[in-house]
Amino acid sequence: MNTKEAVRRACKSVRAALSIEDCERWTKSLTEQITLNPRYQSAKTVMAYLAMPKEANLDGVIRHALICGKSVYVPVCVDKTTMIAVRLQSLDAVTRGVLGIRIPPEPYDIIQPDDLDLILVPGAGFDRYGGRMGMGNGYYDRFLAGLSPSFYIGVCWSAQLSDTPIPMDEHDCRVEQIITEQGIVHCVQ
Ligand SMILES: Nc1nc2c(c(=O)[nH]1)N(C=O)[C@@H](CNc1ccc(C(=O)N[C@@H](CCC(=O)O)C(=O)O)cc1)CN2
Ligand SMILES: Nc1ncnc2c1ncn2[C@@H]1O[C@H](COP(=O)(O)OP(=O)(O)OP(=O)(O)O)[C@@H](O)[C@H]1O
Repeated sequence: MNTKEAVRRACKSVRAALSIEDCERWTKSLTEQITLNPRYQSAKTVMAYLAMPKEANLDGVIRHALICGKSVYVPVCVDKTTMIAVRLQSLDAVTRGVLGIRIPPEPYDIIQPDDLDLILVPGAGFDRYGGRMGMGNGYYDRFLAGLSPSFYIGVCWSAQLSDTPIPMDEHDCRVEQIITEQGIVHCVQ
């Protein structure tokens, strides 16, 4: 196994070891941290994601955004490499995608990446230098390619933030900021 895959495994096991109770508690603080963030507040179109178990959960943020009248988009993987952003009208009207991740029902209302005001990017782990470890298909790296980093923010639990640099390839997108349940982290460039 190469280094990147070993680090990905380690990140995934850190997440798997988190308790459901902690994740539920942290979700409340994470929701507060994001909804109070000026970049979130000024965004009219927001791309979030529908969290997997124990992943930093954005359901509260999505509910808040929908109530505020923002347009909310979430990822849908259409093949092994391509991910699109699809409008989500309600958290109650979702179905399950191939990996068991919640997705909006069809027909899809799709937005292009550069029409989004803010993209909240999930990660199995992040480092303090903006390095991101994803789930391994390169979906977000392809989706974010060409966008200015000022349009996206990493999201994870503080337990998933590491001081040790995550191995990064040339195509891997770095984030400038990461939001955790403890607040915003301005990455060291
Ligand atoms: N909530 C959420 N949605 C997301 C992502 C994410 O990280 N979080 N993605 C971020 O890219 C995309 C989905 N990418 C994923 C890639 C692999 C696996 C996964 O669980 N793979 C299995 C093995 C594959 C399988 O079961 O067929 C594994 O790792 O064990 C999950 C999501 C789009 N949607
Ligand atoms: N912009 C890109 N163009 C072409 N191939 C890419 C691009 N980004 C990633 N890939 C390819 O996708 C595969 C997975 O990349 P990587 O390990 O960086 O995924 P990841 O960022 O962890 O996953 P994800 O973004 O899905 O959460 C690699 O084979 C990589 O070469």
